[in-house]
Amino acid sequence: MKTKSFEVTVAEDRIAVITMDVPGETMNTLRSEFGDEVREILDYLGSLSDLAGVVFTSGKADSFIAGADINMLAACTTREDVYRLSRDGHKLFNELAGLKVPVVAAIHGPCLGGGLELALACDYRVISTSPKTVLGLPEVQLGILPGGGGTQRLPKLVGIAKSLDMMLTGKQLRPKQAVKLGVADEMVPATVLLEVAKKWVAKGKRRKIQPRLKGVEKLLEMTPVGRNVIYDQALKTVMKKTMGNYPAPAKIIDCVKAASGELDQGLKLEASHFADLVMSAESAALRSIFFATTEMKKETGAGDVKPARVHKAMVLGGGLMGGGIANVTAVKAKVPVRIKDISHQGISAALSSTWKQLDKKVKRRHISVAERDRTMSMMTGTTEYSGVKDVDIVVEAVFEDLKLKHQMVRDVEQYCGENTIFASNTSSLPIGQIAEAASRPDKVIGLHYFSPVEKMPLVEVIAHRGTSPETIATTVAFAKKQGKTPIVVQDCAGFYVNRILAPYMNEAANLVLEGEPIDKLDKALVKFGFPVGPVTLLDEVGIDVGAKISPILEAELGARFASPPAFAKLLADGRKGRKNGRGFYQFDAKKKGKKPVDESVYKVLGVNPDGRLSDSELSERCVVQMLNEAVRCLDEGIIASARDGDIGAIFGIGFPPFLGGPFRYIDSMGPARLVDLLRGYEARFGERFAPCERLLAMAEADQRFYG
Ligand SMILES: C[C@H](O)CC(=O)SCCNC(=O)CCNC(=O)[C@H](O)C(C)(C)COP(=O)(O)OP(=O)(O)OC[C@H]1O[C@@H](n2cnc3c(N)ncnc32)[C@H](O)[C@@H]1OP(=O)(O)O
Repeated sequence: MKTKSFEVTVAEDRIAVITMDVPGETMNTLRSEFGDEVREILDYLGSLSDLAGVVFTSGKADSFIAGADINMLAACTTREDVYRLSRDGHKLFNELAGLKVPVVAAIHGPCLGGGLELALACDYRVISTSPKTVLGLPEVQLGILPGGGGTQRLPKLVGIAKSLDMMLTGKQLRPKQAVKLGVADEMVPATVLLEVAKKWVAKGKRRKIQPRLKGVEKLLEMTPVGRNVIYDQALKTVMKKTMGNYPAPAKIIDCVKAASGELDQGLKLEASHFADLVMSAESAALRSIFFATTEMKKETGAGDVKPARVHKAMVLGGGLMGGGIANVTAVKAKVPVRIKDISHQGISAALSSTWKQLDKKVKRRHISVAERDRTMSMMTGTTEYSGVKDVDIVVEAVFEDLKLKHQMVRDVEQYCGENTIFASNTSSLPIGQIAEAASRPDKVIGLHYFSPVEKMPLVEVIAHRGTSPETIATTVAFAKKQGKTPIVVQDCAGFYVNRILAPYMNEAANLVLEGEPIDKLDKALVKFGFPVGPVTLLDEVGIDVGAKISPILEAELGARFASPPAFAKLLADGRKGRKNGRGFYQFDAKKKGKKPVDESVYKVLGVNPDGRLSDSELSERCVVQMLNEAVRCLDEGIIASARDGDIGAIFGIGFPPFLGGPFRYIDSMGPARLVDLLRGYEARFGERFAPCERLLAMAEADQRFYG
């Protein structure tokens, strides 16, 4: 039989194979409208008296089911709608689980969220060994919880601790991990997946579901006291991590607690918490990030222009940034990369950092020795421009020195091909100025990475006036292959991310100079939702780096970027931050845990830390500066859209994701409220808080950035 999205075939072995293939969609997702179709299928299966078993699989080439349709969840307008949706899903999955014959899920490709919950309702799960196959419950990343029975069925299958780990992190398991954890029963090559799944039917209905627990885990999970220890610890950890800004983790723990009781009671609780979370502002913000990044995956950065393929790349400079860029080029993009540095030491440092990273993966059995060696063979070094005639893109990551960059532009034009792109990783020099040395300025572009390159998801792609659309499209595509989310920004001092960061950091410095304790200030911003506080960030980035960028921004953008007179004093005292072990905090490698503030810094700055401001006042003063500057960037066309501005701030700075980015945050508070706050501070502290024109106009017209 066949419905719109499913086909059921029953061969001689009397095993019904249900194939899901939602027409017109790249990936299968679960929608409420399939309820009738599944009902029809279940009735049909019930009518087959000699049925031996059921295998559930996907008709898509490389994916199983990517979860419930997130658009469908976003379209729900009432809590009751969401609750009903979840309960309808429970009913269907219960019926699947309750079939008298064995039901096996045959999984190849992503099996996430509701997709895994469906698979958990089956008796067995057979998965393909393909690297495309991943299993997980990523709902927490959308600010929700598994609402299709996952919070109840997973703990029964693999135990409490492992379930909490999966659901609280949203991590995706590779095939080996899934089998090891007991989420899947067997992994086999995709070519024999169906055949092996049918063999599992012969094992008969699964009688007893019991997690494979060992040692301490077993001791803890088998008693109510032990279980409470796990729940308390999990709650403590998530509260510390989320600062209470995300409601989903605590509700996940609550549901898992209920999993040791009667199934339907637990499912009802799950549906209730699921409904609350889907309707929450935090989830709406996190869903917007999913929609934005999905949209951005398809964009070229230059309209219909097709990117050229990058077969080989070169990185100039084997330092921390250059080494990181070479790493993601070989490891993620799988593009051969030549590292050019003035010294052999620079090259070997870059190579050995990737070697260490890959070797760790080998030891953890995440990759094979052959894979490590294959990747390493893609990275080569040189101190001369040798073997670079055929590179398609060069990324320079050398000192912020215009003369040096000009020399490199000329060298690349001399030694590389006619079409080689010159991408600069500068964070402060205008790309237009770098391009002045080029005879082919259309091939010059900015490609600004964030440190550490291997981890930070954002890159800014900066086109100067003469950059060609082909260069933009090729650079954007290259960055995506490196696993990055690129935003295309205009050529202006600080581009977007550093430009909105600077006034925020300056305000933090002002607060310290007013006598606010450094650790209190940092904690206030972490409580607000940033991953680290501004002073810690400055220690990490380097006080010397801040001191170098600051005057450039002030010269280009005006007096509001003037940094407080602290940098000179700090540098004169030999404080550069982590890089030389002297900054605002103590960097004693022997000390574990939290770094204490280096109290002597207050004396250097000439302040007495006796601050009286509340946490919310501290965070507000810094954040409103960032919001105001972000609006200016949109107004000046530095970013193309509020969406790019939100993604740039979240992925580049760690702006709190649950607020959806600066623009969504302004929308939620209303531009008029932000104007009031800025006006209040302007009256007390002067011009630097003056709200920008666009904000004033929006407040006047009561407009929002998003419809
Ligand atoms: C009741 C349940 O507990 C609740 C849930 O299940 S909530 C959903 C949980 N699932 C998720 O969060 C997974 C979300 N999806 C992803 O992470 C990624 O899409 C993926 C890892 C599956 C694949 O990534 P990738 O190969 O880069 O493909 P990607 O471009 O993202 O997606 C392909 C298409 O599938 C769509 N898609 C993927 N998952 C989707 C979902 N859960 N809902 C709606 N659309 C989805 C994308 O929008 C995109 O559509 P398009 O082709 O029209 O643009």
